[in-house]
Amino acid sequence: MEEEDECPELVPIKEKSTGPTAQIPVTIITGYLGAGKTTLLNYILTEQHNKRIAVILNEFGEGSALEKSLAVSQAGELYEEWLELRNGCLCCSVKDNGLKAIENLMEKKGKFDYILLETTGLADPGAVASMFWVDAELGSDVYLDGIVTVIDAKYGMQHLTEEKPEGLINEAARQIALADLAIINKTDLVNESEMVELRGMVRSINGLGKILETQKSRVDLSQVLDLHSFDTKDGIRLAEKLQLVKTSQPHLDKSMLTITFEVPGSVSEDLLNIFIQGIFSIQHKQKKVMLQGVHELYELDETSECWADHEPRINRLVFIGQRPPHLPDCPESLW
Ligand SMILES: Nc1nc2c(ncn2[C@@H]2O[C@H](COP(=O)(O)OP(=O)(O)OP(=O)(O)O)[C@@H](O)[C@H]2O)c(=O)[nH]1
Ligand SMILES: [Zn+2]
Repeated sequence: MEEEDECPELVPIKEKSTGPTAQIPVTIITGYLGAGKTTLLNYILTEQHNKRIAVILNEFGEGSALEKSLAVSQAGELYEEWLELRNGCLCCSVKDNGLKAIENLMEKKGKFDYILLETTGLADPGAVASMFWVDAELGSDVYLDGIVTVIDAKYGMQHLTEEKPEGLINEAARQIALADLAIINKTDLVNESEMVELRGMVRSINGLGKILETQKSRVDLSQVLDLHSFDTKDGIRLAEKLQLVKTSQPHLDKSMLTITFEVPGSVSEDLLNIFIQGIFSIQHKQKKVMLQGVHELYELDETSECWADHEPRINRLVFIGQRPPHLPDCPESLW
């Protein structure tokens, strides 16, 4: 009889040993756009942990070269790989590229002993997690330690209750459903009754995972790393968890897409009063400025990097948003 091909073989988790053959734990950090994933990643890298951590980040256009330099400068020796996610469909590319990124990292095996993988805000962590399960070769090198979902205290409820077109998944809910640890971040932006409501909502979506509340994603690292969420003896197994994924639509909201704009020159700071994200060259400022926006909130962070004398000053904007209805389904062909 033909096997149901939706049900891949479970890769057995080997006994953990020491030395170069030991499997490397991977923690998936997910969460909706702007929730605080990169903040958590940077926090982990700068805390005391006696680990050599490699990171895999999404690449949203060239802009994340900045995020990269932030992570690297803060952590000293660091091995990083990038998920190339430019314009186009987010959920399709994340799995293939995630696999490639981990394989690339594995060529530097022995130089690190932990991997943190930050997904895009719109990724289905189930799709990323399942690559540990279906790829036997990968399964012998690494194991999935846990899925950590960062939730925006201020906008989380809005993301969770957003009506999606029929048949589409609410990514924010999926990310929480799959979490081994849910971190409700940005508690400084909400009052206690909003927290109670959101906490209740998170608990109703995920009855088993641990829930923590943070500001600036500052969390006790022992609560995040080495969770061993999928070890057979304790807790839910990955296979069971991914049932959630299997029974639902393979694709996330195709009405979302990303578009990168590049504009040479310098801009007036006063004119930046809109929801945007990117790197800017601001008049009279020596350093590159990073702009991050979530809904109507945004921040301008002066970075440590100066514009070089000969470097063309280019403003780069990455928009992530609703696809106009007249665009066809698969954006890859458009760019
Ligand atoms: N007020 C407040 N802002 C925060 C907190 N944590 C993070 N931020 C800010 O929220 C913004 C988004 O944080 P990131 O860590 O980049 O979020 P992200 O989830 O990595 O975002 P994407 O990768 O773009 O999806 C940044 O400007 C952070 O400085 C917090 O606890 N309180
Ligand atoms: Zn897709």
